[in-house]
Amino acid sequence: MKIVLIGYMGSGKTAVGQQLAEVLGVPFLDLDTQIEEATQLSVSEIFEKKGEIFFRRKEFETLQNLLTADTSFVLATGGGTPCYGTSMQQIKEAANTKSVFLHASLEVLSKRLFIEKSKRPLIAHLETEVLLNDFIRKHIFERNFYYQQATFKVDANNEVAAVVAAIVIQLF
Ligand SMILES: Nc1ncnc2c1ncn2[C@@H]1O[C@H](COP(=O)(O)OP(=O)(O)OP(=O)(O)O)[C@@H](O)[C@H]1O
Ligand SMILES: O=C(O)C1=C[C@@H](O)[C@@H](O)[C@H](O)C1
Ligand SMILES: [Mg+2]
Repeated sequence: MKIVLIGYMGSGKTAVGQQLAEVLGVPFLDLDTQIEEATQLSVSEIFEKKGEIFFRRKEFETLQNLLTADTSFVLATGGGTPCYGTSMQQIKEAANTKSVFLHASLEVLSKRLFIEKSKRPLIAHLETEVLLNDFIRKHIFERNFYYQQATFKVDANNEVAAVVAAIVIQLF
């Protein structure tokens, strides 16, 4: 079984995915980390030196390779992964694969992301919490169309990632 976590930046895909994989005893994979390892660059460096389109291509290729591999895992995608090209369709059609949309409120996302926005090139330039909040609100509006196509949707507002992981486990 492949479990693919999708959702906005800061929804906890990486944090919850690690906990989930540990409890289920399957490998944890993070798409951003896989791309960083393959390119030997951080996500921020890829955006800066190679551009976003290069990153989106790598993201798509890496996702495809993982979805067609004959292994079980929990995969934390990047916040934009399902929102480009045919990626969401591929996640939906992949064999033995279920996707989970981690849904957190605008307030929770803004709070989590303001503290660590420097790691995320799409929001690193937003100086104030008000600007960040406004950006996230519009961005989520565009992206929800894709996130909503997940097999399951889970409330990811709880402040303890292990609690969210426990909610996800009940789905399987
Ligand atoms: N349920 C949670 N409770 C408290 N903090 C959380 C929770 N989930 C995630 N966090 C924290 O919020 C921050 C962002 O979480 P995380 O990196 O897991 O998000 P993400 O969905 O993987 O984002 P991205 O799409 O950018 O990779 C981290 O500091 C993480 O520890
Ligand atoms: O939401 C997004 O588009 C992104 C989220 C991160 O996980 C990284 O994949 C990158 O910073 C882009
Ligand atoms: Mg992540």
